[in-house]
Amino acid sequence: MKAVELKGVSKKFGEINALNNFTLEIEEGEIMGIIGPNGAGKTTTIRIISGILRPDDGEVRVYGYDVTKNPLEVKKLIGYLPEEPNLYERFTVYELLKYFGELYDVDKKKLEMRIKKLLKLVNMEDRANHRINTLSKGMRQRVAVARALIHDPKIVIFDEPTMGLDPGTALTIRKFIAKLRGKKTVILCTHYMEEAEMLCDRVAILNKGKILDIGTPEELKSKIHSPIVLQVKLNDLNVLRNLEIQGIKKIEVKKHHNVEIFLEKRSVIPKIVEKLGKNILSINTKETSLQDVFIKMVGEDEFH
Ligand SMILES: Nc1ncnc2c1ncn2[C@@H]1O[C@H](COP(=O)(O)OP(=O)(O)OP(=O)(O)O)[C@@H](O)[C@H]1O
Repeated sequence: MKAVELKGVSKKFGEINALNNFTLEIEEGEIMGIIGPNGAGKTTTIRIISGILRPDDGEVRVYGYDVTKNPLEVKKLIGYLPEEPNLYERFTVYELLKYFGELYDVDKKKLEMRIKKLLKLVNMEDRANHRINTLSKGMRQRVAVARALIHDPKIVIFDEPTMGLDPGTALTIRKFIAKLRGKKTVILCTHYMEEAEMLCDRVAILNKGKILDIGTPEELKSKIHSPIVLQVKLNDLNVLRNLEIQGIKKIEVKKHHNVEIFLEKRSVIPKIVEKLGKNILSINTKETSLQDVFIKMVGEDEFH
């Protein structure tokens, strides 16, 4: 059985087609990334999956349950971390988790254990009795992650989980998501391409309410033909003057003695290395990233 199935789903807001005959299947245990520019329909998709929004058309199933017909069953199966979690400011961290646990009918004895375990997982044990309004943004986010998991859902949805967090906290959250692989089905909406590449088994690229492409990061990257670029850091840039080798398309000098050499084929690399010799401080090829795929498929958003 699929964890999530959307078939021919459409959603309009007035004249705006937020989702347009949208179809997506998510397998149990996979981390599915959803990427796309602002307004592509990512949040609309996850709100529809979690039953917060009703589609105008189409079918949405979560572990076989029709979301519109069995909203309560579906709510039990899903933990949702919204883009801007709204936490009850005057509650303590413990009170908040207890409140949501009770709301989801978590067994009383299990709930205490679960709160303890989650606080440990998100590294907030020492803040259990602190009020939400005294916490920093990163700490709130960690509490929101714990809240999303309080009822031990099969599916966890993260909408921009690391937005605005310092690099250390962002890494903690990413490592946490990585640990869910295989144990939970995860849907991750993100604007950070490295995050999607690092965490997701598959990625769907969304634009204007439609999926442009879907696949593993490797599959998506292999479809675009990026130039072969050799990145070299040189001791002395003068050595470039006698670098006349067939197969070099162009050379771009960047900051701090870094140089990018665009190649027709990889087989010229040894010749270049031989010519540059002891001047090479570091060398590597520039590999295609998910960001390249995104820009190629969706384009840059230019200011006019
Ligand atoms: N409640 C609403 N009322 C009216 N229009 C809406 C509503 N929610 C979303 N939209 C519109 O639907 C489209 C898709 O929005 P959505 O929030 O799903 O995009 P997104 O991909 O999550 O964008 P972002 O990356 O900016 O968060 C946008 O054009 C948005 O303005």
